[in-house]
Amino acid sequence: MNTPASLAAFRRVLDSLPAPDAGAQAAAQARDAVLTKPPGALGRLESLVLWLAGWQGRAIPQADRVQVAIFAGNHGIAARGVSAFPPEVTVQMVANFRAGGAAINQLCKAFGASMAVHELSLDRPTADFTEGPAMTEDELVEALATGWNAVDPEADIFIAGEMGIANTCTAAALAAALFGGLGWAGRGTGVDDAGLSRKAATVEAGLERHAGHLDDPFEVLRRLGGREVAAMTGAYLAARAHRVPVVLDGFISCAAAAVLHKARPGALDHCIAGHQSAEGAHARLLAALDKAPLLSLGLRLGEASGAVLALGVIKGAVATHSGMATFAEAGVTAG
Ligand SMILES: Cc1cc2ncn([C@H]3O[C@H](COP(=O)(O)O)[C@@H](O)[C@H]3O)c2cc1C
Ligand SMILES: O=C(O)c1cccnc1
Repeated sequence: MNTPASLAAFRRVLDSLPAPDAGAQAAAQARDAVLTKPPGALGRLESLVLWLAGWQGRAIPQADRVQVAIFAGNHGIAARGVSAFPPEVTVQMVANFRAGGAAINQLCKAFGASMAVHELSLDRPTADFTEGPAMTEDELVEALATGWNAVDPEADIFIAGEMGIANTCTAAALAAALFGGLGWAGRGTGVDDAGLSRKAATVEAGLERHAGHLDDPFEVLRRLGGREVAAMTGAYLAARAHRVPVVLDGFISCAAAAVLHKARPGALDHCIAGHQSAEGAHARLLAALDKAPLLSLGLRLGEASGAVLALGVIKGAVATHSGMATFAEAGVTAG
């Protein structure tokens, strides 16, 4: 499918989302039933295999070609003191990703994933959303398209990560606008109590500033989001269009995905939650998306780190399903 060229075209993708391949899923289930183990003994690994089989359209799914795309963007609200780190860290970390020195470089190496970095106009932060919309419609479409184009339709699994100082505040504003309620702001990189109050006040001010314009999820993304966040939204939509299964990462990744969930229930059926991060409201956001995390390791990093760690579990699921003998092959008496 060609890259959607307008916001209307991105919206139209949601009108014809592909479903998983029921035949492949049934074949995977039939194989699982005759493998040398008590039925259900591999627990959640078994449903992981069925999920992968359906989206990949393979009775025996694979987890060899795993694609990690890291999106980086800067945020106008960073000037409001909502992060423990200054905004120049975003571009510095992009250099670190390219030099191979970040946590995510080591995790991609350890779990055999490819990794690419996409920086989105780092010298041009979004507008401060307490003063006006974070992005114009053109800027939003450009960011969505960057994410869309980053996805390899042939990948076995796609994972998006992000780098953008202040983006836990952006994600909190998105979650608050999409799901309502208070308390979405958390400590991010480790802000103190005063910083946390500034974050909560920034989210409140954003909601107030854009009140009356927050019914449409893509408009929420334009007004309160960020370029790297919108790129993740675009990437998750492209993955669905190409039927590539996705592992979600932390709070920011889930906020980006939530835009699609609100725009079209079921739009995230191709996604699983890699982990629950230590960001205070991530558990609540996962519950709103009806996703159960695979891991909960107290991570508060982003960069796709939790999703890539979850690959260990997913690769285990694929290895058992593809490699185990059946009762007949092994001469083991079935129950
Ligand atoms: C050195 C460094 C590396 C990072 N890698 C990811 N993040 C994470 O922290 C940021 C979000 O937290 P906040 O909203 O508090 O700024 C994002 O860039 C996220 O990817 C990092 C943050 C820092 C400082
Ligand atoms: O949940 C996350 O992904 C997260 C939490 C804190 C800082 N950066 C990312």
